[in-house]
Amino acid sequence: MREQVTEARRIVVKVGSSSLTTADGGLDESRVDALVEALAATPAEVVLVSSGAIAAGLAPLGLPRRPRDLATQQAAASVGQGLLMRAYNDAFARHGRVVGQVLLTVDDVTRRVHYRNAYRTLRRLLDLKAIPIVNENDTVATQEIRFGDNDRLAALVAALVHADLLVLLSDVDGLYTGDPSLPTSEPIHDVRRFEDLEGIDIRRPGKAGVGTGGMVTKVEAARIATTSGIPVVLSNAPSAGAVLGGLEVGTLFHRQRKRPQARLFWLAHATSPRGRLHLDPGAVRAVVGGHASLLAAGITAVDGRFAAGDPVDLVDVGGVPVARGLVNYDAEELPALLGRSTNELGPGYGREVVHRDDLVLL
Ligand SMILES: Nc1ncnc2c1ncn2[C@@H]1O[C@H](COP(=O)(O)OP(=O)(O)O)[C@@H](O)[C@H]1O
Ligand SMILES: N[C@@H](CCC(=O)OP(=O)(O)O)C(=O)O
Repeated sequence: MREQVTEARRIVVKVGSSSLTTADGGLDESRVDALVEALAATPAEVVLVSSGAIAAGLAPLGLPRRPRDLATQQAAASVGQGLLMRAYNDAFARHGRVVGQVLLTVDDVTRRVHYRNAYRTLRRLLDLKAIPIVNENDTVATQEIRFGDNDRLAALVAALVHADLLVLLSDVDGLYTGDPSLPTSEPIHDVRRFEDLEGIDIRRPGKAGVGTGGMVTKVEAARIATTSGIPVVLSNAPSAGAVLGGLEVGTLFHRQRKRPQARLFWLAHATSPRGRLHLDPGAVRAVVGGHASLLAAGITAVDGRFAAGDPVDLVDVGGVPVARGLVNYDAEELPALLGRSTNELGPGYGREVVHRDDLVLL
């Protein structure tokens, strides 16, 4: 059993186009149903990042294969995204679950102001027990500002929502030492250090499939997530139930020790705080000495007007800033929570006020 999986409370699952569509370009509803069954069975909160809009739009538009030009890809995505959501909506409804569509651009997960909006919507959907279904906003993205692949988008979404695990589901049952169709290629069960992958062939497949990034973007996504402290499992879509059940299938990328320094540097130096949280001495010790997340129980007062995702200063009893962090609540929400333990607060308020990964000591 993998404790990285069985102990995860929030999981981002990314599924590729090739796992959802038929070879001739159409949505394969039986594969959607099988995936949804596995996702609905997990007790963790799930954010689904789903590709497949372009692929699902091909058959209805009479397009024989994935178009090369951006405008036709966008037209296909526009048709396919609705079909994809309909399929997910119907499949999750059979398990009594509600879904919400979240279309993101690169800016939404990298720029501060947008990042905050995306975070807030995703968080609220999860609080309301809905399943957010994320895709790139293909119809408005231009070549320059496009991710083009959902693997890295999924890794950034995992960091955005502080997921405990990222699961990448593809048409291959894990990472191999080379092209998986060659008999000489061997499966890799664990990746502890990315340096160990130096001799591995992760080039894009030559076949004209519906997927985009191949293994290159998956390994890159695994690097982004694991260096943000989030372990990653890569496996094939039919194994989703086994992966989420904690079975040792596919490839596990272990979390890396390195901290996301660039982001914290930005937080400490390039932001101005929108408010102040006054900490009691115990909370100062926990945050500064113990590198713990800040909980509502340790806050005595709040100043300023800020929204969830904004930078705030954490100050000690003398009003001296000891740390800066990104707050998880709006200013108006906090007064009712102060000094109360996580257990008392009940569902929807179990989150840290500032997560340890979003804190930098001053
Ligand atoms: N070293 C490797 N290990 C595993 N798969 C690889 C490797 N190198 C290339 N691939 C290819 O990457 C493909 C998955 O990428 P892609 O088609 O983009 O999937 P998806 O649509 O799920 O995002 C696999 O089908 C496999 O052929
Ligand atoms: N946003 C595109 C997906 C692009 C993409 O990353 O595809 P894939 O390599 O199959 O995960 C779509 O929905 O078609």
